[in-house]
Amino acid sequence: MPGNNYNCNPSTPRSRLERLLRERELRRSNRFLHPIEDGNRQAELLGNDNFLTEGENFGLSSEEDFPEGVAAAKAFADGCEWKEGRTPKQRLLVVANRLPVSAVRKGEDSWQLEMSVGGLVSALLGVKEFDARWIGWAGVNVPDSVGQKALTKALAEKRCIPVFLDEEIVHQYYNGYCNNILWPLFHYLGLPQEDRLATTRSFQSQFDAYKKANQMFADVVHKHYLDGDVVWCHDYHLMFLPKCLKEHNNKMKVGWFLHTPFPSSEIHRTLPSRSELLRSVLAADLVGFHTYDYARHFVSACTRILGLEGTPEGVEDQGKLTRVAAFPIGIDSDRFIRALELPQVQEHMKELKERFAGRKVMLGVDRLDMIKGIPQKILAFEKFLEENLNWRDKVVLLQIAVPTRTDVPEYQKLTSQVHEIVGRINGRFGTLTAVPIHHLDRSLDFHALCALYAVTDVALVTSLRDGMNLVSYEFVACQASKKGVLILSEFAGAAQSLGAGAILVNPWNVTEVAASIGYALNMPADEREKRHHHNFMHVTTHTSQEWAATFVSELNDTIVEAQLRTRQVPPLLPIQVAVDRYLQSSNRLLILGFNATLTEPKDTLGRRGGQIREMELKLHPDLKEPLKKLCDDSKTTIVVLSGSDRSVLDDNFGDYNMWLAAENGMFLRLTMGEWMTTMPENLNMDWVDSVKHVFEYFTERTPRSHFELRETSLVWNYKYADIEFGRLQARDLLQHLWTGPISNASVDVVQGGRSVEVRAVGVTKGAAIDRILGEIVHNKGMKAPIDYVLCIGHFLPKDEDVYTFFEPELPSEAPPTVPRPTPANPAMTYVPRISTTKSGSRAARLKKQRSLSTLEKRATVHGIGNAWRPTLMRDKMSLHEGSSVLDLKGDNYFSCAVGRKRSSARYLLGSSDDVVTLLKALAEDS
Ligand SMILES: O=P(O)(O)OC[C@H]1O[C@H](O[C@H]2O[C@H](CO)[C@@H](O)[C@H](O)[C@H]2O)[C@H](O)[C@@H](O)[C@@H]1O
Ligand SMILES: O=c1ccn([C@@H]2O[C@H](COP(=O)(O)OP(=O)(O)O)[C@@H](O)[C@H]2O)c(=O)[nH]1
Repeated sequence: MPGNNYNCNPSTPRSRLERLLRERELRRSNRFLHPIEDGNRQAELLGNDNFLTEGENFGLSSEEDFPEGVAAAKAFADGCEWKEGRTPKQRLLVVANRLPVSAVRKGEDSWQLEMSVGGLVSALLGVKEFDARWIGWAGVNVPDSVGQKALTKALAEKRCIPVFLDEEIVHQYYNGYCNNILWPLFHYLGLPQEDRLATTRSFQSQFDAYKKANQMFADVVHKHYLDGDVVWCHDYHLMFLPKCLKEHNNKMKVGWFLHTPFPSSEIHRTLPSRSELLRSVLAADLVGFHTYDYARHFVSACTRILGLEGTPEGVEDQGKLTRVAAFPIGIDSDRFIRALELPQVQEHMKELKERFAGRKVMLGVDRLDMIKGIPQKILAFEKFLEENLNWRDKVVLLQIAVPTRTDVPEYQKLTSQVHEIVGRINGRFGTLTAVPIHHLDRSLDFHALCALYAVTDVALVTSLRDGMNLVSYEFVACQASKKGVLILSEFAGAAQSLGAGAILVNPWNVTEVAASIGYALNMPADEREKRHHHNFMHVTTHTSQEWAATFVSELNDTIVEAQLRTRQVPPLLPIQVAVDRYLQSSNRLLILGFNATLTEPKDTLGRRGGQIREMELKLHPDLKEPLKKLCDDSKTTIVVLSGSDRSVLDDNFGDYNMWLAAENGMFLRLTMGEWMTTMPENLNMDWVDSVKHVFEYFTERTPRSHFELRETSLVWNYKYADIEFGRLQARDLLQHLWTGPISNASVDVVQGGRSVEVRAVGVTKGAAIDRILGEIVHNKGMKAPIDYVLCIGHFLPKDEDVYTFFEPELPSEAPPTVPRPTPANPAMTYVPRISTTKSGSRAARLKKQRSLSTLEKRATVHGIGNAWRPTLMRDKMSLHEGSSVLDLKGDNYFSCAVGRKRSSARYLLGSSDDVVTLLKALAEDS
């Protein structure tokens, strides 16, 4: 793939892990050989930002230059930016709601840029290994084109590209859907409830604005995207973006990372647009979260709400895998450690030490957000002062509360609430000269913040929920000499990485937090050192650079992996070729599965169809006519081969002139005749009763599961049960079976996606087809060999032997030439999957061996009850002895798996709707 840094090296190691390890080694040695020059740092924006350094290779110094930059990059053709003596830099488009700078208008065409505050910005500023551009909103409404042009130019110098959102969109999308709906919900604060009706009414318009805004971000990405770029979408503001991007260009490498928690699926399922959002995110190639818990919740939501398959690697939908993993963010720790040496920071520290001499300093740094638990923190501090008189004039709490999302009413309320509490406590415990709480309603610059972190004795992070919380990391990075204590909420993502060194607290438990404050202030030096050391090691090794590099590297690898998987996937059935060959043949055999092949797709039934309608298998209404026509064609023989029992097939197909093969082919009847059995005579079914008891036991204990008792098998199905519980129960059930009822029985256990089936050994569709074929040939008194076979089904892997049954009839020549696939006609894909060289000719020899006499010897077909009749096939055959029953001319065999991605069939079809298209075409053209 052009422009893929990862693919620039032709020798791709075999396994995913090997590839990722090699990538990691390369990154490390590269960093060792080419550390970021100090010179670069001089050019940092606002004194601390390398990410925003002016573009080196593309001369990105103004908006006008940008198109030429794009052209120059295109000339590289592969999208990798090379620097002499260095490995190529991956081009990266970072797309986040907020740009790292916010714009303030100073005149008609002049702008001032200020650093944005927030963890996302802080972390991404530390990312230096990429040739990156940042696409986002500058936090300001710019209605006029003069202003837009000037701002675009100013931002281009910082490698930023603006998305212009008007006031109404910002109101509905940012203040409304993002910060009033998704933000509280993802932090377990629920959906807004104050005015339920108003909320419900405005919900739809806010969601529409959300989608519209995401599309606007996508449009800007499309404008600046070059082949091979990695597009990295960030956060809950842009959950719709992966879908918009992929719909425009399916080849785009798209990653999505969530900076907030992803809540339990039980919380997510309350969101009216829950499914749409999940599906949009799943369009990405890689989805990342801060912690394994958030990733697990996301996968759970996809399985429980969307009914998709969750695997250890991610979420699978029709064979398409979206990789899901945890990538805990970090900070640029060096930047903080180095800053402490700067004279201005030293100066700040000196001032602070003097100002608070004789008192221990406690620190809180948060955006003024309800998730940060600021009122709870202050109340805990009050309790501590209440209970510890001796500390009252010896400790001070400095609380930096950065105003945020000030247009959202909830945030306005919080501001007054915090002011009220702080005022009350200072009134209660303050003196004429000192107050216990210093509360600041504004942000600090980087140097002031570093100084504050360095002089602090105890940092207090009491988030009620927090994606990660970088303040805790920054505090640790600045504590090399003081070795202060971190009190950290167990509900912050950071608790999973800094939990060993911090004092973990439940922020809702004011008593516990107050006690922890006492413990921290009195902690002996050696314990403080040990705790600090642990956290310092973590913070300095798990940096934001490492975080971004790992994510991008995994994203690149996900693409490689997807390409490898695609190669193993059979091509789509070339319908026209299958129809043409059908028309050219004179003795055709059509073997059709029933469930999910000839039934209506589940989606069509919709939610209202429900379990009851789905469980009752019904022939797809659109198939009735074509099927009738095909059955009445004397050159065509149709067999419906199903796992269902006889009554189900009787009900659905009794009126057609065809063969019915029930219970995986163990029972057979021509619709004009009676049921007979093809079961091997010595089939042992003694195990049935004991297995039945186990199945009954688990059915009773697994709501919405059911089991079917057939004559040759038992199936326990948990398709409609809670998927995770169903899986656990299935594991338990299997254990019971293996150690008990079937430990010595000759049975096969067949595990489906959401079912467990126990069958007598040898019961498979492939084993049955041999006997069925014998009976058909005999019954029809066939004179000419079968010269066309179409075998279609949504079969379990165990039953896929029916596809391979016909495979000895391999083509001895090259497969037919079929038009190459085009975007307009992807269904015309034809990839020869069968070798036509040596094995082909061997197969051709084998073909001779599948003669009638072989079939006759195998076939033992007997009727049921009174109709039992042993058949001596040899006597009844009308074909010449030894001549072949099958003469598929190499290419007249079409095996096709429906609704599966991996199969031993030659081809695939998406769903039973495609089967309708195919059978209609066969019926109409014949
Ligand atoms: O852009 P704003 O609406 O002003 O909000 C600022 C940011 O807040 C959130 O930050 C999160 O990201 C941090 C880094 O991953 C993480 O440590 C923290 O726990 C999160 O709350 C938000 O997710 C960002 O999008 C905002 O930019
Ligand atoms: O006055 C301030 C207060 C905070 N921050 C930064 O804001 C970020 C807050 O990130 P965190 O992950 O803790 O929470 P978020 O605000 O993203 O939810 C940190 O990098 C702080 O350094 C800042 O630059 N100036």
